[in-house]
Amino acid sequence: MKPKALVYSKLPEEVLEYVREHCETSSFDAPDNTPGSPFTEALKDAEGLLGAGLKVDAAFLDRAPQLKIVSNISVGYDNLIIPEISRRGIMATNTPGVLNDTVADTIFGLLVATARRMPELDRYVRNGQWKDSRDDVQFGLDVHHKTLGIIGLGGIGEKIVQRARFGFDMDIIYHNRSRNPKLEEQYGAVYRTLDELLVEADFVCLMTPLTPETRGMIGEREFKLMKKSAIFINGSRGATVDEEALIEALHSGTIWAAGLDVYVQEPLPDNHPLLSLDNAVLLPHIGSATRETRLEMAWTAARNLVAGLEGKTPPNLIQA
Ligand SMILES: NC(=O)c1ccc[n+]([C@@H]2O[C@H](COP(=O)([O-])OP(=O)(O)OC[C@H]3O[C@@H](n4cnc5c(N)ncnc54)[C@H](O)[C@@H]3O)[C@@H](O)[C@H]2O)c1
Ligand SMILES: O=C(O)[C@H](O)CO
Repeated sequence: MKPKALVYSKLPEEVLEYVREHCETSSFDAPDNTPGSPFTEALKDAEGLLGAGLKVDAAFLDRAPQLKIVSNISVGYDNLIIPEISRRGIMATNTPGVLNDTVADTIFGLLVATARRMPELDRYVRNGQWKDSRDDVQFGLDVHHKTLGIIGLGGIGEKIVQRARFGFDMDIIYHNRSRNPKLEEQYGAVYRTLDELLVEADFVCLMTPLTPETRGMIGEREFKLMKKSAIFINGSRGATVDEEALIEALHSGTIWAAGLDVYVQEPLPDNHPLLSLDNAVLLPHIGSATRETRLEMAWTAARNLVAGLEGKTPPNLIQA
C-alpha cells in the first residue's frame, strides 16, 4: 500500500505525477483549514505533507496524527515549529542550494534598481515627466567600488558577494554567526561586528533566516548607525526588521533608500505606509521565482517527501 501524501501548493504537473506514482495523493492548490473542508479531512490520514509556507505548529500537528514528514518547498523554514515537529518524531525538510543563484540575481538586481532609482524613473517616463526634467532629479548612487555589508553569509549570501566582488568591484564586509575563512580568502570579505558593519557599509544586505535571534535585529538603533547615504536591502524575512523603524528611517532621511522583497505581512495590505515612499523599492517576495528554479525546488521537495515516506533519510533533513 502506498503512503498517503497531502500536497497543499500548486505543483508542476510532472512533479505531481512523480508524487502520485509513489504516494496515494490528495492535492490542493492551497490549504483550507476550515473544519470539514476536503483539506482538513485529508489531513487526518496524511503521512506526508508537501507545500510552501503553511504554519505547522502544535495546533496544526494535533490535526495530523499520522504525519511522518513535512516537506517545505522553500529554504526558509520559519513557518515550521521545529522543536514541536521533532518532539513528535516527525521529519522536516527544506530546499537549500538549488535557489542560491536565482535569489542572488533578484537581490543584487534589487540593490542596483534601488541605488539607480529604476522603478521610480520608470514611473517618471510613463507619467510624461521626462520632457520637462532636470537631470539632478534622476540622479542615483553608484554601486560599483562601494562597500557591501552582508549580514548572514550563507548559501545565498555567498552568491550575492560573488556578484558584488567580481561583477561590480565592491569591497565586502560581513557579519555572521561564525567566520568563514574560505570566503574571506575567495572574495576578500572582511568580518565585522554587526555595529561596525552598519557604520561602514554603503549597502546593508540582510540574508539571515528568521529565528528568535534575528527577529527584529534591524531597528531604530541600527538604522541610526547606518550612513545617511546607506541603502538597506532585505531578502531574508520581513520580521527580521522592525518595519515601523524602517518606515521612519526612510521618511526622515536617516537612510537614503531601501529595497525589499519581504514584509511582516504578505501580501502587503492596501494603504501600507511603504507604498507611498518613493525611496522604497518593493518586490512581492519573488527571490526564487523563476520557472526553472521553482521547478527545481518542487523536485527537491518531492524527492525529500518520497525518501522520508520510504523510510530513508531525506537529502535535506532539517536538524532539530
Ligand atoms: N526573498 C526570498 O525569496 C528568499 C529566498 C530564499 C531564502 N530567503 C531567506 O534567506 C534565508 C537564508 O537562506 P540561505 O539559503 O542563504 O541560508 P543559509 O543557512 O545557507 O545561510 C544563512 C546564514 O545566516 C547566518 N545566520 C543565522 N543566524 C544569524 C545571526 N543571528 N546573525 C548573523 N548571521 C546569522 C548563518 O550562519 C548562515 O551563514 C532563508 O532562511 C530565507 O529566510 C528568502
Ligand atoms: O525561503 C525561501 O525559499 C523563499 O523565501 C521562498 O519562500
